[in-house]
This record gives sequence, structure tokens and C-alpha cells, in this order.
Amino acid sequence: MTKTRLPSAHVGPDAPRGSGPGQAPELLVLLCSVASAAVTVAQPLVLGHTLDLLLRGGGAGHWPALSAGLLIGEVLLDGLTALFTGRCTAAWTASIRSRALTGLLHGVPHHARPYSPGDIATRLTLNAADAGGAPAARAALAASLVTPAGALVAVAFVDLWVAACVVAGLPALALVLRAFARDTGASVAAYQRVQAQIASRLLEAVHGAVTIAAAGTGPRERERVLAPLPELGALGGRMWVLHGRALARSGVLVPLLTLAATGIGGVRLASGSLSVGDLLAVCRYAQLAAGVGGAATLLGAVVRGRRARERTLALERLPVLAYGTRCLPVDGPGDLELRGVRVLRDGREVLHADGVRVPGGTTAAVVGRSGAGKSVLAAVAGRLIDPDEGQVLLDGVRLDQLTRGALRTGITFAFERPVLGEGTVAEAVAAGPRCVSPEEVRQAVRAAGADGFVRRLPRGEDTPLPQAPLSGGELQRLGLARAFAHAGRLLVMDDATSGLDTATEYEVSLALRRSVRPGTRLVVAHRPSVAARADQVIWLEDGQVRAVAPHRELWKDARYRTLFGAGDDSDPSPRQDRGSLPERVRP
Ligand SMILES: Nc1ncnc2c1ncn2[C@@H]1O[C@H](COP(=O)(O)OP(=O)(O)OP(=O)(O)O)[C@@H](O)[C@H]1O
Repeated sequence: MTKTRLPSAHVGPDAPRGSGPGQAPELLVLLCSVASAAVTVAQPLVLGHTLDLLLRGGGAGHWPALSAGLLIGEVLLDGLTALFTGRCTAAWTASIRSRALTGLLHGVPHHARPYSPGDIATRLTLNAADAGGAPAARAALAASLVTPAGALVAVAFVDLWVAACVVAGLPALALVLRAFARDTGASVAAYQRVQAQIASRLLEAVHGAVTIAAAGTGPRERERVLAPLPELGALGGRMWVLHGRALARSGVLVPLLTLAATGIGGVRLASGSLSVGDLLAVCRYAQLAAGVGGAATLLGAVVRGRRARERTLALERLPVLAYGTRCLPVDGPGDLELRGVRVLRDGREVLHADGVRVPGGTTAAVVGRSGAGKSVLAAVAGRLIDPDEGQVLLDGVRLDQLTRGALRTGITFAFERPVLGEGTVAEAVAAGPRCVSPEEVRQAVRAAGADGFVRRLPRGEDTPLPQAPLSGGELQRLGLARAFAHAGRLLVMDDATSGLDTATEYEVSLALRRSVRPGTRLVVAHRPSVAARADQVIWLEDGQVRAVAPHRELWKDARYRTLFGAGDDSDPSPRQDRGSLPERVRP
């Protein structure tokens, strides 16, 4: 059989990336900031000229009104800048966050495996907010350079000597900023990494709170969660030191520069080259030109945002599954076939299945020891992942050639730990690739053996899930109900009945046959009763298919029996099921 290497995932044009809010919000911030900077630069000239006119004793004409207008204009523009900065930051944060989340949800699951839940939470919250603030900070940074540049031009217009003095001091300020941008970049990246590490450990601890309490390992766990804290503190301290150093250096340089400019301006006033108004203007311009040092804060926000964006992009660009254009043949029976399938993880073969067939309408149980590759086989069979080699076919059509819709309506999954959201019970069951009527929801709930406890909920099937305290087995049954309500021609159940007692599980298996859309079933199982009820069993060992045969035949093999703790004897009745089940489900 030819082995085909398939592109397992791609980041293509149809990848669900979405787009950002565009340049408009950033442009508005830039326009308002530049306009505000222009007004700031115009003010000393106008004020100086107004002062000269008033000192001369004649009327100042429209100049006082113009000065007042500029002041009011500056206040209004600053207000607008703050408003647009907020809107720009909110729009970008929402966009970055939703794109990262979309990338994560559409990404091939095993590519997201290196990211722990805490790390993901940090990327989606703190990092998305920092990255979202960067465009507005970038616009403000660009505008903040307009003021010193404009001030420099204006001061040159008033007096070249003072302008030369300001120009002489600017390289020192530029060096301060450059050093700040360089040093702060590395610290910010390390800070964000350690921050995510702590969040990740904390989330693990919250998740395992019961285990920690039972084992009495609280203090040790606390130490483990907080272990990176000193490093975080040191990195945070270093960032403040860098920030403080940049501000202190510019804080010394700015007054020195202003002082030197004022001194030269004073000499020029004494020699009659400058008026009092001119002196007022050049002093203010020297201050504004030296204000380039104040850009350190904005520069810090831009650097932090850039590092944070790299972290959200990692989620956004997770490879996604590519879909084809084909549909399943109408009324196909649900024949499943695995041809030369190989799945590799970290260079290790975790599944090799060649020539495995599950005829349409039959049930196949997948059994094997823990780590044998059962879940990997289930994921490949329902195309949650693509094999690294080989093909999976449903009714003769390669799964990677199916459209997304055909794939998800044709194949349904039920899992051990379903995630059902925060809607009502009925909404949770109805959610899926196709519309489901309330009657179908009720029927599926009954088939999954969930109707009893759903009835006892405060508002029955209209109870919101967060207000429904469900056991693991009850949650599993709701997950089953959802899968039953949407059952396609292939239903994959990955340990989806592990939380059910044997009798309930038997009832569910009967209902599955009678009340759920007929089709092919692939059932990952640990119980012999499940394997016994299946038409055939796919027995996996270390990722290899050891045998495909009915349970009663495999039962003759002592090694197979040990899978179910049945020992070396050839007693066909699996111990854990004896006594609790009707005779016919025994092997
Ligand atoms: N994304 C992955 N990266 C690395 N290894 C993986 C990945 N997914 C699965 N594996 C490995 O593949 C092997 C098979 O895993 P799988 O989850 O299929 O086992 P299983 O038979 O379902 O086990 P269990 O009964 O305990 O659930 C395991 O050794 C597992 O560590």
C-alpha cells in the first residue's frame, strides 16, 4: 500500500485569522496628538508676541484672544487624544485577543500542547492588553517627536544662537532613549515569560486543589507556584531601574539644556537682539525641544507591546487543519478505513494502523493498555488530527478532502470530560453543527440516561449549567446526549462512558442502538462488557494494531484477558462485570 505524506496542517488564506481594526483609530490618535503638538509649539510664539505688544503699552488687538484660543484648543485636543487613545487600545486589544483565541480554537490540538493553560490565559489577558496598547502608544510616540522638532524650528526662527545650544544637547538625549529601548526589550520579554510561568503553576494548583488538599501538600505547592517570584521581582526591579535611569538622565539633561538656553537668551536680550517676549518664547521652546526625553514612557509601552504581540501571535498562528471540497456520498453506510496510517509525536511512532476497516453500521471497540494509542486512533478516525502518513477514508472519501461542514456533520465525538459551556442544559445538548428541535434534545437526553437527574434540576432542562452541580458521570451523560442529538454516520466515543456505572452504561448502549441515528460506532473502551457488545475489537499495543477480531475470539488470548485484569485463566467472564449485568453482555 502506498504511503502518502500528508500536509498535516497549514496556515493558509482560509485560516480563520480575522483582521485588526485597521489604521483608522491609530490615525485619529496621531492626528489629535500632532494637532495638540502643533498648538503647543505655536503657543510660546503667540504668547511672547502678545506680551511684547502689551509691554509696549499699545493695544494687543486680537492676540490675547488668539492666545486664549490656543490654550482652549490644547485642552480640547488633549481630551480628544485621551478619548481616541482609549478607543484605539480597546479596539486593538479586543481584536488581538479574539484573533489569538480563534487561532487557538481552530488550531490542531497537539500544536497547542506546549502552551499550558496558565500561559494561554496570560497571553490572552495581560499580553493582549499590552499588545493592544502599542498602536496608540506608537502614534503618541510619533507625535511626541513633533513637539521637540517644531520647537527646534521655532527657536531657530526666533534666535539661531539659542537654537544651536539646544541642538548641541539633543544627541545626549537621543543616546539615553536608545539605551533605554535596547535594555528594556530583553527585560520585558523575560518578565512576560516568568509572569506566564507563575500563572500556569497557579492554574495547575487550582485544578488539582482536591488532590493537594488530600495529600496535604499545600505548603509545598505554594512554594512551587511562587518559586519564580524572586526572578519576576528581580526582572520587574530591573525594568524600573532602567526606566528610572532614563528619566533621571533626561531629568538632569532637560533642566541643564533649558538653563543654558535661558542663559544665552538672557545675553542676547541684554545685547538687544531679543525682546522680553522672545526670551519667554525661546525658554519655553528649549524646554519643549528637550522634552524628547519624556518619550521614554511611550517608548517603554511600544517595546512592551511588541514583545506581548509576539506572544499572542504564537497562538494566532497555530497551524489549522485544511479542509477539502468534497461531500460524503448520500446514504453511505459509514464504512471507515485506515490505510497505512502513522502518527508520530516527538519522533516516536504513537500509532501505526494499516488496513483497519470498520464496516458501516457496525461497532468497533478500541482497547489497549494506557498509552497504547487509543485516543490517537480515535482522533485520527474523526480527523481531529491528520496522520503524518497514510489516509483515513469514510465511505471511500479521504477525510482531508471533505469540507468542514461535511466532516463535522458526518462524524460526531463524545469525550470523557465534555466541555459544555455556560448555557442551559437544553442549549448545551442542542449546540452543534446542525439545528436540533426541543423534542430531539429530550430524546437524546433520555437515550444518554440523563433525563432522571435533569428533571431533578431546579429548572429542569432550562437550568443554566453553572447553577447545575453535576457529577463527572452526569456531565459525561450530557456530553453523550449532545453527541447523540447530532450523531453523524460515524460516532466516535473516546472513553465517553467511563464515569457511568455498569448498569447505566448498559442502558445507554441499548438506547444508542434503538433511539440514536444508526451508523458506525468507534468506542474507546476499558471495560470488557463494552468490547463484548462490539462487533469487533481493535486491540492496540504500543501504538501498533495487534489484532482486529471479535471479543470472544480475542478472549482466548491470555495477554488480551490481562488487559481487563482477568488473569491468565481462560474464564470468559470478565470479573468486574460479573453479577451486575444481564447474561447476554458477557463475553
Ligand atoms: N501531542 C502529543 N505529543 C506527544 N505525545 C503524545 C501526544 N499525543 C499523544 N501522545 C503520546 O501517544 C501515546 C498514546 O496516547 P493516547 O492518548 O492515545 O493513549 P491511550 O491509549 O488513549 O491512553 P489512556 O487509556 O491512558 O487514555 C502516549 O504515549 C502519549 O504520551
